[in-house]
Amino acid sequence: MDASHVADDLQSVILTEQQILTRVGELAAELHKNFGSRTPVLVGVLGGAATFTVDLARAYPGQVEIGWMAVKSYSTGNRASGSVRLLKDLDLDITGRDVVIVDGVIDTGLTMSWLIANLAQREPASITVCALLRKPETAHLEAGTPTYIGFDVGAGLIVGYGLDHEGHYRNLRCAAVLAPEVYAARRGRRVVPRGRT
Ligand SMILES: O=P(O)(O)OC[C@H]1O[C@H](OP(=O)(O)OP(=O)(O)O)[C@H](O)[C@@H]1O
Ligand SMILES: Nc1nc2[nH]cnc2c(=O)[nH]1
Repeated sequence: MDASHVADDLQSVILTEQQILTRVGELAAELHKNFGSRTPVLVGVLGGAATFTVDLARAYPGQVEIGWMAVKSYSTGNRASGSVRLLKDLDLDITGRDVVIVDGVIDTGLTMSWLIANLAQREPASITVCALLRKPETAHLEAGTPTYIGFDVGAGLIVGYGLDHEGHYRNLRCAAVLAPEVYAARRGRRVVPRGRT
């Protein structure tokens, strides 16, 4: 879906579909260069990484397996004080496998840190992180884990290409910063985004 019918809800489009797909192709090639003939397991984090995971797998110039996890994070703005709950576990055995955790965005890093720790307990051969977007606060958070990042972005709430605001905008092909007045509705009042009835 293009963004024209929700244009009033968006402050700015930061990445076009073409920019995203070009970068996804580069990430797939970089990962393949790293894994060579081995077959990694892409673990997509639902629901924000659904689009990214599928596109990454389709761009990957070799064999991959795909699994899914869903988690709910309760972040209080920093990694130390939040918590994460598992909503849906992987249905693949990753013992001895090369695992790539694929997420749409790393913000506080709470979700990714929890996923790394959780999956490490299952004794994979390796864990790699691949996120399409990384927010400014988290530039240092994945130390020790090989990390592939699509784009470093600003602090605004980003929607589109799988990322949502209260369930909306996931099907936008671009990535955009949500307008502040729509974003403000996240805290407190339940407000229907403009242009929606
Ligand atoms: O680095 P963090 O601060 O932990 O935030 C990152 C998480 O936030 C988003 O998911 P969200 O909680 O919005 O749920 P969703 O996947 O259902 O969109 C995103 O897909 C990450 O999983
Ligand atoms: N949709 C969305 N979810 C997030 N979770 C943490 N940061 C973001 C963001 O920018 N957009």
